[in-house]
Amino acid sequence: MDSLLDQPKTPQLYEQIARNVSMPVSTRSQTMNDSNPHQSLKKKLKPLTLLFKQKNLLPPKNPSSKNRVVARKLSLPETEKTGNRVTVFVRVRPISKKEKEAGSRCCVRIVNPRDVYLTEFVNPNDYLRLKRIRGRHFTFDACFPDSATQQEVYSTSTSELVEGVLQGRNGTVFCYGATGAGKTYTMLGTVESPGVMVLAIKDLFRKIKTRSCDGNHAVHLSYLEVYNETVRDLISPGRSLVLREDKQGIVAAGLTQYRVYSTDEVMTLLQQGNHNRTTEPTCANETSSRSHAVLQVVVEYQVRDAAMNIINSVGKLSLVDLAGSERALATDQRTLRSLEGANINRSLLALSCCINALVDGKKHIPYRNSKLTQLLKDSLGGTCSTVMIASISPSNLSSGETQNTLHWADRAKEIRTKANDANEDLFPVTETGTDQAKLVLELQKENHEMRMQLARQQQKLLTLEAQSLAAYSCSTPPFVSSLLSTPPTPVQPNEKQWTRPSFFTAIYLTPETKCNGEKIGIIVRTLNQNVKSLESEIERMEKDHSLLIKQKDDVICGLSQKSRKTAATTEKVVTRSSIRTKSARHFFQSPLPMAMKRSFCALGGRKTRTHVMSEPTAHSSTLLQQ
Ligand SMILES: Nc1ncnc2c1ncn2[C@@H]1O[C@H](COP(=O)(O)OP(=O)(O)OP(=O)(O)O)[C@@H](O)[C@H]1O
Repeated sequence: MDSLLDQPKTPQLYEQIARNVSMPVSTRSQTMNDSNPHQSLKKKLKPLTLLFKQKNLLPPKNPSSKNRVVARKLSLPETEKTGNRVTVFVRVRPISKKEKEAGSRCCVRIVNPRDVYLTEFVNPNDYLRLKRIRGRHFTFDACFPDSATQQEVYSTSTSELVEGVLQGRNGTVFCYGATGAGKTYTMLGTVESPGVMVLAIKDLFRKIKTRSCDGNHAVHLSYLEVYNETVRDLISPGRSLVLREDKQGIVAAGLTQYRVYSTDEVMTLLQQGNHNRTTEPTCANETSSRSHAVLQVVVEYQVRDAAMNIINSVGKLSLVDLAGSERALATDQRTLRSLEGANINRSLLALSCCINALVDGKKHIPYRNSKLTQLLKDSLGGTCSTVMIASISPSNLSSGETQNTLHWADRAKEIRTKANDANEDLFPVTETGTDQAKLVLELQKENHEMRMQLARQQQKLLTLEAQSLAAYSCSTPPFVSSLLSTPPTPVQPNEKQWTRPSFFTAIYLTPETKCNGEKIGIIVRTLNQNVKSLESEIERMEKDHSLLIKQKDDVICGLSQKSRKTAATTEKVVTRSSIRTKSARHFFQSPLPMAMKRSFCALGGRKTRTHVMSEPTAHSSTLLQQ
């Protein structure tokens, strides 16, 4: 073997060494039966260890970093990164004082950042198998030794998920393991070394703060527990809650959602919730969690894309601290604890059934078998990125539970959730505050132009009135005659012609119409009426204008409150065309004379009013024929 190692390293050589070492290739457990298992195993592992050393995969052997695997970002293959496989991590807790006192030995060995070996020591009284040792090897996305810090665990397992939540995706972290294996320590931690829940929320708020410069975000939090198959609100405890399924997935009806603004606020609520959580001392754990706890954080925020559309994105992070699977003997028998234990085991069994069904690709997944699986439905089979942290004890006294945990963790690795696309709603609102300000300015300008136009028309009317008075005393003046006798521009059939009508084309006179003072007086009166109507219309438009300014203020206010509904309503309300159409419709439906409406069209000159222009000028003709 040594000679093999002296040779230059080629892929063939690696293969040969691997064959010699008989390293299990599958992650399934491998039993090694050997007459002298320790020696044999050592001998087989020696060349591999040397190779690891050469490739810098093993940590340096110094006392401070003994048995320590540096938690680092996993360099998973690209396909694994992009896929939605449930990522599984294993964490070994330090051996406890109680276990040491009971003379337990360490049966878990983490040889590299991804592989864990479980040694099953044979009972010294089992003479038949005394010389046999059983070893099992599992590969996970990362394995954390007892020396791994909370921060290392968080950044390797969960930080990426938090990033996804901020991009509008759903993410779940759940911790699985036997009672006393370190689940609550990993998820919640202590005041001195906070766990994944606390670190995730801190990270979430830190990231939101740097990204959401205009405060367009909302964070809601809820915290519930499943105890003896009943769901309870941990922050506002009361009656048990009913699980319902709606479009957003499984929701606990009546669960309080708290809007939180800072990490401190979250910490207070978490503490309050943990205070209400059911924990009892058992033989296995002094502070054993007797319930499954689910902390859910919903992050909603609005951002603008390149086209200035509002994107409303909602991400949900679920952090689950499961109650520990346990043997009745490990806790207490025939007490309330054993009833709790039975329920815990029942829900964990339901969880393992779901995992099995998902891995086997079955059509029916029995989520409804327990409240826990109902709650985890989205995380296991929905659109969610899911992380499982399996907590294990290093003690050989718990090797059965450890093996069980590793087995289920290994199974969970094969679960694939659905594509976890961002939950985004797009609001194509192009009018920002500045856009609306521009619109107001534009309308003001238009208003001013219309006023000027009106003044000019009034001036013309005055001139006309003066001329009509003059005409009353003498015969038809050539100027008025020529003006009044101008026929309308003939429009060919099928010819779509849009001519901007002048104010006077609304009342035109045929050459046959005899111009006399009386008729001109009628025309002048009609025109005066028209001017009055126009003035009142302009007044109304001014009111519209001030209403628009008010609405603009409302919109800006609404946007700052980030209400989706307000934004949508605002969009409708402030859309320029709707206001114009509304005011135009109102105007054209009013009982004003048609001539006046035509005059108004002449001022506005909008194509939307073409149909009015094409109507016969019956009213004015009748007037003139009188
Ligand atoms: N990584 C660790 N480092 C130091 N102490 C740990 C670690 N993991 C667990 N412990 C300690 O082990 C004990 C049991 O841990 P914990 O309560 O988290 O177990 P658990 O799996 O949540 O148990 P249960 O399911 O009964 O609630 C605690 O005293 C805890 O402080």
